[in-house]
Amino acid sequence: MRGSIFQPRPYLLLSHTRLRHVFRSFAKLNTFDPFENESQEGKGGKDAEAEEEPLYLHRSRGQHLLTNQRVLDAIVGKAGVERTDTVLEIGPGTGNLTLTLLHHVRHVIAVEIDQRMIRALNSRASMLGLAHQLTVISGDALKTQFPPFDLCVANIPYGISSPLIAKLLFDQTITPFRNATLLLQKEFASRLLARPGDSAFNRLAVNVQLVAHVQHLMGVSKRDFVPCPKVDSSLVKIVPNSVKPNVDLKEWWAFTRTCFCKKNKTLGAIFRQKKKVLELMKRRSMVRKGGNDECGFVFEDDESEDDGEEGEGVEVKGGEVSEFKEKVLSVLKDGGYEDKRPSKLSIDQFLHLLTMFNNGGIRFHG
Ligand SMILES: C[S@@+](CC[C@H](N)C(=O)[O-])C[C@H]1O[C@@H](n2cnc3c(N)ncnc32)[C@H](O)[C@@H]1O
Repeated sequence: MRGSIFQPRPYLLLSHTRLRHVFRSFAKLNTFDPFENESQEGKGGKDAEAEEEPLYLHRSRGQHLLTNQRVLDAIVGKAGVERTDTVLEIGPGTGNLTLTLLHHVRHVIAVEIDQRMIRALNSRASMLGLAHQLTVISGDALKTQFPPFDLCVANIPYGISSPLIAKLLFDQTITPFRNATLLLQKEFASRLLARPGDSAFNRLAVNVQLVAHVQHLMGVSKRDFVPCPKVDSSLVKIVPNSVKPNVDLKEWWAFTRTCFCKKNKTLGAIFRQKKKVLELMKRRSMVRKGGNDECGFVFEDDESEDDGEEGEGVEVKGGEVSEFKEKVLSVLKDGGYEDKRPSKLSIDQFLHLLTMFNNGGIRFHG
């Protein structure tokens, strides 16, 4: 099929011819041609079948293949891989990055959700004699238990960026690893890299930077992908801190969710809301009754603005509630945080404020 490789939503169509072109465009891998047999054997049998069977790429699964070999080499170079490394790759697709990695490391564990991609990947690895270095796990990376690995290097589906990073950094079942080099949507990467005071500084940045150092490695143009996405990308390296923060992560998680529910309001305005005061009071009585353990480590990378909520701006009256509200506000005043906006606080200031709340008997997670 010639002309546009795209079909209207929901499918993007990558023709067999185009796929062949994509595979052949790898300078380093140009000894490999998955369609070689086809040209040699003519159009009969299996190959003719393949010719008629285009590979549909699903936008909903973030199937944008990185096809610029210079960029693929740069990713592997900047990831700091060593010969003895086992690398975890999320979303290998047809294997463009995987094959580049396999030339430099001992082993790649690739987690892929799409069976058609797995077939293409396995076939390419076998044809290059690299299959013994590759383990493919079929499934959703968010639901898969990752085996131990040294590094994570991946051009991930952008739709799972937040939960995947949360999993890598906060899932206690993952064995410590050196770093994760991930290709991310440029705007998402900016939020991850934002510092206090930057307009993009939000809960995602606070939570990630509590436990890791994030570094920008390079920009990648949308033109380096097939099909071309609407957005440019950035390669970032996330290096987990060797020293774990001295904080209850579930408590921290719930606290930052509260602080960033209205990023541009002052903490005084946020904690004055009737809804927030009542929530914290409810939490206190649950803690007294033995607590509640539900807490999913899932990032909302933008604050969940809950404008128009019940009680906003309403002066809370009456005994216990107003007493509790005063207690909350006095913690903010004592720490000098009442007039501060969450987007301007450093991680240390958040940790300090949380300690002050907890010392005052105010908890955010049961
Ligand atoms: C952006 S493509 C990257 C392909 C390849 N790494 C490359 O650079 O050419 C993302 C890949 O992730 C896969 N994928 C999407 N959602 C996934 C999930 N939840 N778990 C594992 N793989 C997923 C898609 O099928 C696709 O192959």
